[in-house]
Amino acid sequence: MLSTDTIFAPASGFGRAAVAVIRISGGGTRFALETIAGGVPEPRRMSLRRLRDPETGSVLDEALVVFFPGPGSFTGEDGAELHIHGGAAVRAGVLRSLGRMPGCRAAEAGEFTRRAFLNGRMDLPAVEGLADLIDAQTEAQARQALRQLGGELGRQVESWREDLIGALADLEAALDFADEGDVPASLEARAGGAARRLAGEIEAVLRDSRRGERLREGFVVVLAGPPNAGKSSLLNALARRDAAIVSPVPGTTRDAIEVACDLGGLPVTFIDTAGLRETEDVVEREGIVRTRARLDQADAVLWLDPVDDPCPPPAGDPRYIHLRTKSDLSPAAGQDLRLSARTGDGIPELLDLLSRRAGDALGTGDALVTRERHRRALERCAEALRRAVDALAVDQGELAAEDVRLALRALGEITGRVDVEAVLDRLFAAFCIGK
Ligand SMILES: Nc1nc2c(ncn2[C@@H]2O[C@H](COP(=O)(O)OP(=O)(O)OP(=O)(O)O)[C@@H](O)[C@H]2O)c(=O)[nH]1
Ligand SMILES: [K+]
Ligand SMILES: [Mg+2]
Repeated sequence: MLSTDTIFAPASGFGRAAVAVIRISGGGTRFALETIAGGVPEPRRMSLRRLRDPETGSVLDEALVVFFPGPGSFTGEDGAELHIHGGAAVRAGVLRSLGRMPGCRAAEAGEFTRRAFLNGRMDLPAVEGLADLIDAQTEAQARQALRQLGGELGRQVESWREDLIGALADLEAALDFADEGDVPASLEARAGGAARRLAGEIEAVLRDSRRGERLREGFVVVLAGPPNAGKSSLLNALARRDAAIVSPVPGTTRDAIEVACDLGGLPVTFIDTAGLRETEDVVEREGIVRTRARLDQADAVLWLDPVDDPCPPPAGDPRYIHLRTKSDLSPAAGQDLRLSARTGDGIPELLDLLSRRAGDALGTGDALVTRERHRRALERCAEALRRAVDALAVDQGELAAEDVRLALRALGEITGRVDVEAVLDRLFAAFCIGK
């Protein structure tokens, strides 16, 4: 399963840059350094080296070279980084020279991290945390990813696993000594107590309103209302650029237009939509169908209607926030939230309100469960533990032991101890090359 090739890849993205980092990992790392950099530098220290094309001997670059001996390296194998000049020609020359070495090839997406996992350097939640960290667009997302990369979920799951292994040992001992009076009863009672306590702890963790998953996905705010309410104007004011066409013609917006923002460290996506009205225009009608689809996915809906032309929102949906637009047209202050895209009046208050709503929904990066995968496994674990408790209540020790085994298996899936091939392929395919 673990390829023995030595792999290399640019780790610093593509395009013109001052410095590019090329990463190498595998048993041939020392040979590669001897061949291209004239020797293996002192471990974990940057050394200035002249890189040469091994075939022609011509100088490729002056580079900073670092050698990371295994097994204490990121991948667990010997590895190296070449910090070269970031021009396309230099990079291509170094990559070409590495590619010509025997047993050396370009890495696949996520292959360095995959090796780290397979060599036991990271558990699966840490790998997922690393993927999330690379994708993180806001501070709270990065904080959550770092906690997971640091092993928060992995440690919790391991501690539950240890407790469960103890409970399983108790149950098995009780079955072995079934005819020795009080001993089995007290062992079963101890196992049952542990199963009940763990089920309770896991259920408490699951009662988090999916904050961790939602922080990864972002908070979705849909701008909706009648035509010409000023939805696109507000979107542009929030985005601070001309993201959507504004015009006095009702029915201007047809496609939903998305703008991703960072609201106080939280990822918020604003979606401008086609104004809602009865219309014979087929294109506008399709736009309205799309508006309705977006409304279904929204975490919050800004329902906009102008101060001088009211059109109230549908009642009874807590996601809706009613905003009166074009407040510059009529000075009378009512009870509604008012704003003007033209003067900026009311927009700071709106952003405050949305920050609070997003913060309540997404948390600030403190959730333990960050993926549906974790949630399903924990649900299965808690269900199996509840069944085990019920089985013990009617003296079915064998059944209880089987359910505890299932619960253990569910926990093992989270950390990557069991059944992970399918997860790995999906996860690493989403990584970038060089990670
Ligand atoms: N006075 C004033 N006019 C505004 C304000 N916001 C928008 N308008 C005007 O209202 C008209 C419609 O604005 P849009 O932003 O296109 O409205 P919309 O809701 O996106 O319209 P549709 O996409 O057609 O549904 C334009 O002429 C804007 O200049 C505002 O705050 N004050
Ligand atoms: K319009
Ligand atoms: Mg519009």
